[in-house]
Amino acid sequence: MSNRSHPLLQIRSEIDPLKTILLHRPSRELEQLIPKYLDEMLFEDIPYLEQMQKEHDEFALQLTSRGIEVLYFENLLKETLAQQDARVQIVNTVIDELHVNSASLKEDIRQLLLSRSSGELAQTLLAGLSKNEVPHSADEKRLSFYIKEGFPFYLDPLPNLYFSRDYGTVIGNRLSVNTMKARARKRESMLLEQIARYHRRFTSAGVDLWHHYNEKDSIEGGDILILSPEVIAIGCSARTSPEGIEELAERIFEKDTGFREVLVLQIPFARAYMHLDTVFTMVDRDKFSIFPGIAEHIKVFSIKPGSKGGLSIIPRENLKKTLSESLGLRGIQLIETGGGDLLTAEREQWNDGTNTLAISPGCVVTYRRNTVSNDILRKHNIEVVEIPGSELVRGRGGPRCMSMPLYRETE
Ligand SMILES: NC(=O)NCCC[C@H](N)C(=O)O
Repeated sequence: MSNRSHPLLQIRSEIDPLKTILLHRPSRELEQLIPKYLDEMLFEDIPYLEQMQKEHDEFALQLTSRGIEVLYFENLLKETLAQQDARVQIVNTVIDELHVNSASLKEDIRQLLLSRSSGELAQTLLAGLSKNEVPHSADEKRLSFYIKEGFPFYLDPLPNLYFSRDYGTVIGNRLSVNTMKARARKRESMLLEQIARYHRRFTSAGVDLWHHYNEKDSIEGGDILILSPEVIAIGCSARTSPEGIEELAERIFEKDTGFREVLVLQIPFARAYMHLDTVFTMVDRDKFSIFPGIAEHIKVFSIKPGSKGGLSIIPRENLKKTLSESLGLRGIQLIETGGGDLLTAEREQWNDGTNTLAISPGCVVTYRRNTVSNDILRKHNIEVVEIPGSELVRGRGGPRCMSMPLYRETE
């Protein structure tokens, strides 16, 4: 346990000094990727795990060496599973949500999971359970013993778990456990919700939730940017639905949290820009990095509390002007990644050149490989902390995607 003297959760901006962050160090779940199922698993390629872990450790080191406390998802899960009530609840939920009908098979899997130690069970819940691992009795073999051609897992692996940005978002002092769009990522938020419900670090801080993992309309954290203590931007994207945004906005406005406006930035629904933070991130009080190929395609809407208790939604014309007005700034700078050359910009955007993680105003973490975009940021007086990303990038996410800030200091 740390000597924290502040509450566990507090995020009122994208850029305030970062104090505590949740990461997941890529692990065995990446070794369950096979070419046939890459699309379903939301990957284009299979990373080299050992190298990926080195890169991730470098990322974590850049944070810890600046005094930022790093919590690891797998440790929190393991500690949660050490509590008997949590363990039974988590295994029951996993079994209820299995894509398996047979009651006897479900029971076999339940018993197998419950027989594992907390550490092994945590690994299984992340790396998945392959059909080969479920024992067959000598005289009653299942068909999966003979037929190996189909999907190899009863419990899918979670190779996207290292993108901790997406399954949870701290807004003010509460946590939104996000409803993921794709089946491949749904268990990520279920597990986060169980950690928030049972882990002493969360229970002792009395953490409340804005949103639960299994709601109807999808919303993912890569689309949520807390621009200021009053304004939140939410991307409407291939992953985040208009209904999910409205629902969250209503809940936020209902509480007296200081947030008074949600700016909706609708981006084209495409793989290369699956979330708003793949094309637009905040790097300083009045500066944003943006992928130039997208600026003219973004549609902007302002949502405020309506006079009769609902929402007032107003289409806005111009991103830059809307941002300055909403943030109460004279002007803002949109820094185009790729340095004005669209080919470079597209290549670097694909490698997450626009996906910056701010650790304090004007200081961001980025991948070293995006040399042109990093230089442009520096030319705009942004301090750039570079990390390697040859393997990490293969899951299509950068430093912001790989991190869930839990606490930022406010001035
Ligand atoms: N915020 C982000 O853009 N996260 C990256 C998520 C990448 C992951 N392979 C996915 O498709 O969900």
